[in-house]
Amino acid sequence: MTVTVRVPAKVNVQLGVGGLRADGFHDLANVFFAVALGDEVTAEPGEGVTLTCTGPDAASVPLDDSNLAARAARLLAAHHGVTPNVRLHIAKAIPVAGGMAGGSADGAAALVACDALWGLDTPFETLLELAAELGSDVPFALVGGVALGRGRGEILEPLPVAGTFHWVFAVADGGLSTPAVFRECDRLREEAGTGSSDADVPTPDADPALLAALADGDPVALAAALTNDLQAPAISLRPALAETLRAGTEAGAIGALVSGSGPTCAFLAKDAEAAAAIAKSLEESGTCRAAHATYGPVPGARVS
Ligand SMILES: C[C@@](CO)(OP(=O)(O)O)[C@H](O)COP(=O)(O)OP(=O)(O)OC[C@H]1O[C@@H](n2ccc(N)nc2=O)[C@H](O)[C@@H]1O
Ligand SMILES: Nc1ncnc2c1ncn2[C@@H]1O[C@H](COP(=O)(O)OP(=O)(O)O)[C@@H](O)[C@H]1O
Repeated sequence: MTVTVRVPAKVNVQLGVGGLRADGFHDLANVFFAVALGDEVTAEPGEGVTLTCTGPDAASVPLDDSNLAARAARLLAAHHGVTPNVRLHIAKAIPVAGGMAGGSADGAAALVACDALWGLDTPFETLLELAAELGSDVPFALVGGVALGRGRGEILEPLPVAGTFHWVFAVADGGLSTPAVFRECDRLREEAGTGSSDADVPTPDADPALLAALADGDPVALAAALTNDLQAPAISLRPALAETLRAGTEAGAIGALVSGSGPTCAFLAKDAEAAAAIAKSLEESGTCRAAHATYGPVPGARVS
């Protein structure tokens, strides 16, 4: 028996970052948006947990127990008191360390795949709790669509959305570390004199104009409302990202922002044809390693 699960990458159409909490996390107003660019995780009977990975970035994916797919398999087995026996394979299309939650996606996919392979029938609410133990972005990869993440991003509220939006993702050479980008955000706030703790920074909230744009299926209004508090820190660590953003805008994107903690840049296009043209221009611009046209929203991790 082989179980195959498809799982989406995400872009954060709003990423409001609050102050640094005592536990080392930041409270967020994190509007996640799932896109069709995604990974496929297969699970087959095996002995212990083994893992293989293919795809353009496969060489930078850890294949040991630190891989989120392997951690997910062990966590699910431990929750049910069963022995984790599974051969996992990741067909990886999501850029690694790119701010598109690829590792989180594989963790969510492995939860769903192992649950089916082992016939556990775990309630969705329990899968969400296990996902939150694995990482702040993992619950959203189960839910998909568009959702507001509060707390560290794990407390999810699905949001109404109409129609399909067309995106282009420009993949950079090399990744950025998520904790390093959050630290740079704190450092820039200290430098600006505003303070960086949760006593100094107001708790962020979702922007009503952004929520209306999503509900109306209006790409021009969504483009105008895109914001990411981690964009300035990501550019501070990787100044070349400003060139990539400019190249996409010059190629006709109606909106541009860094995806999550970066360094992938996300561009909103008015339609599928414009997205294909923007991807081609970005590849020719020499400001990124590759550019992919895609669309969303799409569902979360599902057996295919
Ligand atoms: C920034 C975001 C936006 O969706 O995504 P990426 O850009 O990484 O894809 C997420 O908040 C990333 O979530 P995820 O990658 O799951 O992070 P976790 O494993 O939970 O945490 C890794 C580290 O990031 C920092 N962190 C993460 C989440 C959060 N709300 N506040 C934080 O300060 C902490 O330093 C934490 O130790
Ligand atoms: N299945 C996985 N795929 C990719 N990276 C993984 C995976 N499991 C663990 N990692 C580790 O997580 C780090 C962050 O990767 P990723 O989730 O792709 O990026 P981001 O947090 O920027 O969205 C990687 O550098 C890698 O060391």
